[in-house]
Amino acid sequence: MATARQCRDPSAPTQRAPAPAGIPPRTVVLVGLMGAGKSCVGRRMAARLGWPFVDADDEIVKAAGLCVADIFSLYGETAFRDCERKVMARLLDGPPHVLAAGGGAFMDDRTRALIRARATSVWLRADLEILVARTAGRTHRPLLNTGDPRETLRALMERRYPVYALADLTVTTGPDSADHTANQVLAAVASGGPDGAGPPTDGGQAMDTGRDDSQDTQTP
Ligand SMILES: Nc1ncnc2c1ncn2[C@@H]1O[C@H](COP(=O)(O)OP(=O)(O)O)[C@@H](O)[C@H]1O
Ligand SMILES: O=C(O)C1=C[C@@H](OP(=O)(O)O)[C@@H](O)[C@H](O)C1
Ligand SMILES: [Mg+2]
Repeated sequence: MATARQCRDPSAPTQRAPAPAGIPPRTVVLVGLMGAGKSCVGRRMAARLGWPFVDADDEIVKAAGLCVADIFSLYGETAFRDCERKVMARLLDGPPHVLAAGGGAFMDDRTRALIRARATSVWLRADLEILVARTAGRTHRPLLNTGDPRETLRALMERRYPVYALADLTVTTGPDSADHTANQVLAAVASGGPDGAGPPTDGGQAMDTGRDDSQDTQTP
């Protein structure tokens, strides 16, 4: 049976310091584009918290008995999103864990509503160069297997970033290590945002962005 591609970074998490105090016992869902590091960073966060780590794509693959690319090619993206929604609903019903969503999950209105109701969502934001570099040479993401991956990612950024910005928290990931990003996300979750005001209920708070947050267009 086909299995999902695992995070290929061979290095185990190196930050063994205790996780910051104040992490609420609530599932943390990482959202963001392909290559942002949701799977790798999520695994490291879970290790630090001593919580389970779940990769939604892996669960979809288990449920379907097919790899993601085969689900897309045999049944289409709509069928994949339906499966993804059901799998996310099941996972979000479970005890607190770190959950790496697939890049499109938060774009689905019903999946996004579930995430916002049952978890703390964190957008791992990355620029185009980082995303291109981290997805290059990989074939398990069907959306990047046709056309120019850079152009596909650029178009997805335009369409998706205004929606990802609805996550409770935003952490920008650059050339730093995955361990560093994991620490940043944990600190953001512990403080509830840059001012420690607790996760917002309407829109998100940016953490460590250093960039222009304004996105005024939203394409479904
Ligand atoms: N600082 C970093 N943070 C996260 N991932 C990184 C980092 N540096 C390199 N990577 C690599 O980027 C690739 C994509 O990461 P992945 O977690 O699969 O992204 P996503 O799940 O968001 O699509 C992986 O091969 C990972 O090892
Ligand atoms: O952005 C997307 O629509 C997708 C992202 C992938 O997950 P990653 O973001 O973990 O690569 C995977 O769910 C599928 O290929 C579709
Ligand atoms: Mg992933």
